[in-house]
Amino acid sequence: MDRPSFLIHADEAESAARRHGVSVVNLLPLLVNPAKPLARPPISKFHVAAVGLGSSGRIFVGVNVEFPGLPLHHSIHAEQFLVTNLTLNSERYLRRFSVSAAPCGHCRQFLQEIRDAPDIRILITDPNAFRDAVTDKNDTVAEENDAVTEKDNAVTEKEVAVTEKNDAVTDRNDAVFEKEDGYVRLETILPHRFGPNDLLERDVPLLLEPHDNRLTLLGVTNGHIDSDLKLTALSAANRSYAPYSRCPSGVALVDCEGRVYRGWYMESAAYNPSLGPVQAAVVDFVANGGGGGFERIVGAVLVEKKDAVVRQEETARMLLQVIAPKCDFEVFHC
Ligand SMILES: O=c1ccn([C@H]2C[C@H](O)[C@@H](CO)O2)c(=O)[nH]1
Ligand SMILES: [Zn+2]
Repeated sequence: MDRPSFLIHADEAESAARRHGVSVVNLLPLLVNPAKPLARPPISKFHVAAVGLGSSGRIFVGVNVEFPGLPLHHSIHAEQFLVTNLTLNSERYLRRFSVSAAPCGHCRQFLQEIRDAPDIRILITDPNAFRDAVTDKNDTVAEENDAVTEKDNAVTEKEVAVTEKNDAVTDRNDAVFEKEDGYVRLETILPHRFGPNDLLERDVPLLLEPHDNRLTLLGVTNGHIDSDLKLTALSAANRSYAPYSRCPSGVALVDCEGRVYRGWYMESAAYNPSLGPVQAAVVDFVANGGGGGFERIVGAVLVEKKDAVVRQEETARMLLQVIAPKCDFEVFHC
């Protein structure tokens, strides 16, 4: 299988699936390993790829990105990259995805911002992902077996009972993981969720739903024409998902060839898994740039609210200073 690009259109997805004699749903896990080299993990050397199917039939790829010189919590997880890739392409819903390693707690939490998150189907291609859970259960069964054997080896009726119990446990394993084409529901791997419903009214648009924050730049009413970068950052801020702090923000980047990238801040109900606007713009750079390192980023604009209670300016400046030391950074308020 060729290395996939970060976005596969619906008709291409259909024809690739046909070529491989599988459905599009079963194509996703086949794309995971070929996508892993797209990851940028210079610290861990651990490549993660997530390949998701949106409601439009398009396939999206996400990979992990690490930043040497910065604390680890600035890293972008493959699942967050995937969701960011969906938002950049105005995809309305993530139906399912296949991922190389078990999604961490942060990612399971971040995914809660998508409407009907418990129904998102996930397939983990790592063959060891469910080993612990199944091994634990098998151990319990083995212990039960031993106990029965010790008690009464001769009583056939009890052996039959144990066999029945084993069957019951096997059924229970399948039920617990609700396996369907190898996919499990997100709810299965994150029960008792904390999410948007705990903090927001039900009618608030969630992460993949359209947003217009109706922000305008302050102090630019004198008719002078704004730079493209500033306007790109403003329109990014207008798509930002910040229902918890109400402090949306957006970033635009430009590389040494004049290509422009954008990304916007996305919040999590649990706060910490939120993804900053520079990270989101870096996703655009990795997914849609011409390749090459972050030092190719030569200009950046952040747009955020003046006197916002959650401000990105200092973190964005610090991040850019480390990953792209030659980058000019400007902040505009709205
Ligand atoms: O859910 C997860 C867990 C880890 N990683 C990445 C983060 C880091 O780059 C590397 C090691 O944790 O794997 C992901 O992308 N997704
Ligand atoms: Zn994660």
